[in-house]
Amino acid sequence: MTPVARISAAIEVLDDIANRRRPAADALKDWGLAHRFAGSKDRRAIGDLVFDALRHKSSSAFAANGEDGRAIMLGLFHQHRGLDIAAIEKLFSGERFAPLPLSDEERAALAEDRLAEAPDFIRGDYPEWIAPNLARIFGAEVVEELQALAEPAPLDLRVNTLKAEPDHAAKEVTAEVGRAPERPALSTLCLRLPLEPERGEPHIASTESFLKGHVEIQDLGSQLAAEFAGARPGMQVLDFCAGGGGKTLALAAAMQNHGQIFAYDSDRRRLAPIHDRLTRSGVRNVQVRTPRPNGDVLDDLEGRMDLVLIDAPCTGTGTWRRNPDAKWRIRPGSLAERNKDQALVLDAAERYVKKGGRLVYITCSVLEEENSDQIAAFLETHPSFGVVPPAEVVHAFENEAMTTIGGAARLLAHGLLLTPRSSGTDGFFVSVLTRAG
Ligand SMILES: C[S@@+](CC[C@H](N)C(=O)[O-])C[C@H]1O[C@@H](n2cnc3c(N)ncnc32)[C@H](O)[C@@H]1O
Repeated sequence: MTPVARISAAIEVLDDIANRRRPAADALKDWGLAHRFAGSKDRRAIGDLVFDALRHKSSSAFAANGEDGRAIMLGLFHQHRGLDIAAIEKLFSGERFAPLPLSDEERAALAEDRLAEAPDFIRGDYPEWIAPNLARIFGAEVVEELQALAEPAPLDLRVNTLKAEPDHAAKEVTAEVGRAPERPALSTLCLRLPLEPERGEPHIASTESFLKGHVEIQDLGSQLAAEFAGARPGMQVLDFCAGGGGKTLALAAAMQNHGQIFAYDSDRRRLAPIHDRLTRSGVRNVQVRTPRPNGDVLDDLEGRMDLVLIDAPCTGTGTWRRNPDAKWRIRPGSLAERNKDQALVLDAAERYVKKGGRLVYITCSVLEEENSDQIAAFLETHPSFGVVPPAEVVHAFENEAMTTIGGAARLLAHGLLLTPRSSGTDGFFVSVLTRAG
């Protein structure tokens, strides 16, 4: 397919997503099935255009003074890819498979720089209904924060210290993917591969370093959240929302395989991948507790845990960089649902914390309703728990890379918040509580 034919296809897919209110991945898949002549490179290029358009959907549409896929694509090229009108006219020529030429109105809208006057939710590319929630946490910086959350994310790897040493893993990855990973200042364990759109994402999952368990794919924010939990060798730890085990693996590495982790999730299907991941990573101190219809599989752990980690179900607003479709699909109802889940999970997990033990609550959301509000409500009904001040959580790490995070995170009353703009990570909230001894 020619580049202009790919643009026409992306417009078609964007209209399908809007008209049928369907996930981008489904619309792209159907487009591929209906256009079997398109090769894998074409499909990837069309997917990149569609996801880029979704990142910047409202600002692009506003810039072109329209709402449909065509307007979004015009605005995207002009506002976010720096093409002037003459360059856009070459792409939108109306010739074979190219989108139709620009109308006078479209040309005038693009020339006008309408965005300067646009409301925050347009300039920051987020749904209007969620604006009050985002303004609550970010205040006057909401547009900058959300613009950072609209940029593509790098691919982060965590060096698995059970099997590899960071410098060695970095060399191995360099040889395998043909470029040297960056080493973000906030962690000695993170290897970062910035996005190179022309080359596409490297297939880490098929490299030797991944298959041998030397590295795991995990956003730096998620790595740091697990580190802030403060798991140490010899501890008894319950990972209460273990899912596929991303945090479990990081906890096991921090514990150097000493002590015991119990990995639980109320959804047994979500736990399924954990077994292979534990084996690949050389983790030997995890017992997976799969839920059973009759009987509580965690009964014996009550009041015994040094650390209970709650990686809570949430709206995932902090991961909008990786999943721009999600920001347009989130509804007020889903926030309310997740809030209920979060209160429930906190309530169900606290009984396993021993006296003097830690309860660590994590979300990959930036919304106060899912973060500080949940902790404040929990503390009201659970007076034996208290918040460890976030500055103290950060300074508990003697490692210099970790202490600098104090300047790269928002230290709130009930926890700390990482964001793409402040720390170069996905958005994560971490609250550390202790139970009185
Ligand atoms: C953010 S995900 C966990 C991701 C995982 N910890 C990781 O790092 O890969 C949240 C998990 O909470 C689980 N969950 C939801 N409600 C729960 C409950 N009441 N008890 C235990 N787990 C629950 C979900 O099934 C989901 O797997």
